[in-house]
Amino acid sequence: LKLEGVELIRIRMPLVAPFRTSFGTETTREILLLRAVTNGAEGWGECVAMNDPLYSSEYVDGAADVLRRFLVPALRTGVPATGVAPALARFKGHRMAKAALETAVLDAELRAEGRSFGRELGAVRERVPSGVSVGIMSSIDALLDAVAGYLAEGYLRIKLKIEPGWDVEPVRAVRERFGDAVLLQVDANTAYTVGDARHLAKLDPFDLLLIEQPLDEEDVRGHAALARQLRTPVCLDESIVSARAAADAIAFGACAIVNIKPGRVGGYLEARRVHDVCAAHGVPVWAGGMLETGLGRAANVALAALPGFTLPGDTSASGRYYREDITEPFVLVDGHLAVPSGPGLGVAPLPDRLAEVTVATEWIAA
Ligand SMILES: O=C(O)CCC(=O)N[C@@H](C(=O)O)c1ccccc1
Repeated sequence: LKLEGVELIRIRMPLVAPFRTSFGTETTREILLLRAVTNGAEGWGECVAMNDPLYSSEYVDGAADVLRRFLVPALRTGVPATGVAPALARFKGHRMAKAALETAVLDAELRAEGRSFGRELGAVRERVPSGVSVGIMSSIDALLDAVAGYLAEGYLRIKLKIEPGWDVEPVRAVRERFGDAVLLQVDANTAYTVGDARHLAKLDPFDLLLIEQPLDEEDVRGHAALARQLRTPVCLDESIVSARAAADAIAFGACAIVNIKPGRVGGYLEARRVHDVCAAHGVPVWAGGMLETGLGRAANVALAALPGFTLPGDTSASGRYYREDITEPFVLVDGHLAVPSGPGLGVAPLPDRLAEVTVATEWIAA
């Protein structure tokens, strides 16, 4: 396929409710979409970088700049989707920007060939169990109301954002109110230090599935030390930036479970390699989320259908974050989302809806 160019589409999507994590509160998501135009078909990619470099070093304006000046021009010669990462390797970092570009080229290729993302990645299921991520709330009562609502919607796993001062109490309250059968895990987004080990061990009696990324993303040794002091399995998110990083973290005993986010590791092809490395070591994985629209959500659901994804992921319904998605919405059915079966991502933006939320577009000729 010959890449003619990429359209950068900046959209603004208000969240149905503020989403608070240990690194900040989001009320509106500014998202960079990529529409790759090739001689065969067009393909879509969604960059998961946030507005501000708070989750990782990437941010929306930076992603747009590196795509405009370096990444899209690097594909001028025309490469297959499997050739995108090698063609971009000389540029350091910017994994989320690279992931969006590779996804758009892969989507175009698959649509032209009439093959689905799930089939390309090696999906073995037609629907995936959905968990939900619950932000830090203003009170325990507000938290319990939110969790009650999600359980009523059918979510099969609850993930609570935690931070110092909001950890043991919320977990205890959810266990007391909803019982021990609810699949429950916590996500600290790097908010603790290895000196907090004794405090975090207070979570052990609550039979959590895992504690996600308690320490700094670069503190592999600290996570290994912490894992030896906790009964709750340690799961890594921010630390796992590639298949190699996954192999190293597992070898050092820094994690027993891995959250796979394609944007964080540079794309869905690298995400499959992370899956394969974890599967080779018997390490369960689950699909993380970055508040994606239906475009990124479609790709994540396809990835979550691979055999090693044995834990419910943050693959929530569209309505968890957006009143109205830019694609046909993903809707929970018996706690599951259906894996799209159409060519490529299997979904595409609804033109009128996309126009409503678009704040800027820019054409970059390859
Ligand atoms: O369900 C989702 O899409 C979001 C899941 C979630 O909690 N994402 C968190 C995370 O740290 O994993 C996040 C939110 C916003 C920005 C970055 C990360």
